[in-house]
Amino acid sequence: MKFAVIVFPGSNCDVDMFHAVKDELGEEVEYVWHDQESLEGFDGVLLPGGFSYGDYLRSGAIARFSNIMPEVIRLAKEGKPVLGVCNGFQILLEAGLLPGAMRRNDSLKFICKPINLKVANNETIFTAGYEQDEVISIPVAHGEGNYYCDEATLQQLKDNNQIAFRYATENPNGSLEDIAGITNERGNVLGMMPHPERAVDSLLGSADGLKMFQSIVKQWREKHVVTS
Ligand SMILES: NC(=O)CC[C@H](N)C(=O)O
Repeated sequence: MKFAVIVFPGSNCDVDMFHAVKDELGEEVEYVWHDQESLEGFDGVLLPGGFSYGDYLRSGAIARFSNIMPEVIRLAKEGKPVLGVCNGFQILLEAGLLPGAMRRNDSLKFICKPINLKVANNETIFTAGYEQDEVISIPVAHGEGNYYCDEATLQQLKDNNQIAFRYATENPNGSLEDIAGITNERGNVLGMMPHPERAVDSLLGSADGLKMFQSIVKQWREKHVVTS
């Protein structure tokens, strides 16, 4: 399976994302600069964390106009896995691939620490490797992670089982109903504030994030059975 890590001016988790896929997961991965216009040949897209365009206006608000974004949207519409982490999640919201918006943390402070998450839906291509309601440890690092949506959208998220992760023991940013990650209705686009790519080896304090990448690959292989 071949992944693209999209790199924007100001991305700073692209190298960790690349390392997670190449060295820990053992799959193919390439960096794709935001200015490129094609994602031909890629099976999945990873939007890493960071401060694209310095978080000017709102985080993700400028990155979503990048040349590569129509291709990210095309792959998402084709049903390919698209994972946005932190700033990647913010970009997916700004691009309209996921509903809702991100506000500044209620503390108005940047928060960086390991956090407990509850797997709220293990029936997605990203979370199938976890138990339902399993509590996992993944670090957060953000200033704008306070997820918000209106009541009708929240109801839709619940009705369609689109809430993938909730903060388990503490809500670090004030997000609505402890939401830490959501999928689109089809389930192939996931945005999450915590960083699974920073939790891929016990040396890093947790390997709980690796299961997410392994789940994506497992589901993909099941769909693309090699016959020769
Ligand atoms: N680690 C990140 O991706 C940071 C996200 C974003 N720039 C924020 O502070 O909210």
